[in-house]
Amino acid sequence: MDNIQFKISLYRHIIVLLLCTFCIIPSLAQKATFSADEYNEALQEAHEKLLQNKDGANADYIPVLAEVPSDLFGISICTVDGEIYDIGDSEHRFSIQSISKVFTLAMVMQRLGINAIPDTIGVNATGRPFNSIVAIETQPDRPSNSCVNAGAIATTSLVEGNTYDEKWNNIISTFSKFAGRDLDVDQEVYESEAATNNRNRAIAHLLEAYGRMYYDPVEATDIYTKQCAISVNSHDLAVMSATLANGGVNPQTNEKIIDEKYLPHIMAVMCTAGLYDDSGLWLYYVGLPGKSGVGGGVIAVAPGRFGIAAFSPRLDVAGNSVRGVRAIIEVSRKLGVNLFTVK
Ligand SMILES: NC(=O)CC[C@H](N)C(=O)O
Repeated sequence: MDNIQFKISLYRHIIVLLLCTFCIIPSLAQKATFSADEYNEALQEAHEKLLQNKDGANADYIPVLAEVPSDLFGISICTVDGEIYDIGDSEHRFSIQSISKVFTLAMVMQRLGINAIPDTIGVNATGRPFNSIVAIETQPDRPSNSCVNAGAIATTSLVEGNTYDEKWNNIISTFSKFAGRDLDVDQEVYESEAATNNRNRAIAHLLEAYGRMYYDPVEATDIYTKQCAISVNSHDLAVMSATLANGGVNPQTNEKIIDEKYLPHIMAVMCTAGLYDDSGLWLYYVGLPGKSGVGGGVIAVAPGRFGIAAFSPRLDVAGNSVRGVRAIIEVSRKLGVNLFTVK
């Protein structure tokens, strides 16, 4: 091969390599990032499509939740680069409720390690409503999963701290780091639930009887109730879930809150019971780890891409926000971020 031929062949190889790197291989894989227009369009379409949806009803077993205006509807996305996209009532504050369960799980996993969670709480799906007592009676690991009440109260009982105040201060300060601002409690929601939470107290006592409660059951239930009453908006929740999507580093403050190695395990627990007895249905349509709360919030994590949160108070029979779930289905479909997509 003379010098000219060698050079031509070399250039050909370089061109093929460049095409593969920048055109062919990326087009085969899912897109890692989206433009501002793509995010805004996905949010607008979902919001518009669901605005007229009036299905479901506010939670009323916590009396003040029944009084939240049912028509509120907001959606927010926070990318792993810290960009925020909001639509609708994204500034309206509501109680975090069960979405808090993900973040206390993160705290306890950080404290005790990956293997302690199956041993002390459990990671299996319950296939039962979030406040099921039958699940405790029938499942060998009792609390079963941090995403349902029994597992969540057990998880809160394992938060670092020797006293009520130490545990609570740890929770509120870590949640604030996840959100990137100082969060506080909606006192009215807390008092309303604390006055009516006999069922959760019963769950905590039952777990104690099975040796699966790791702190005083009455105090653990009260701390759990307070953590559920932390006041957030969809914007905050998008940042909190983006922190999970970003490997434990808040993409707005750049603060590292949890080690990256724990994220796959937290997300696995979210997949198994994040939407309670409808977790299978959720995963079937969304293909992302998610978590809902009876305050009307829902989050989903698109690992390495973004966190999304939707809020609307009307719930379906499983206790999941009707518009919130559907909005996330729409956005995740439009952007094509289902984790089970082959290419
Ligand atoms: N699913 C939920 O959001 C339930 C949380 C609520 N605080 C309860 O324990 O009943």
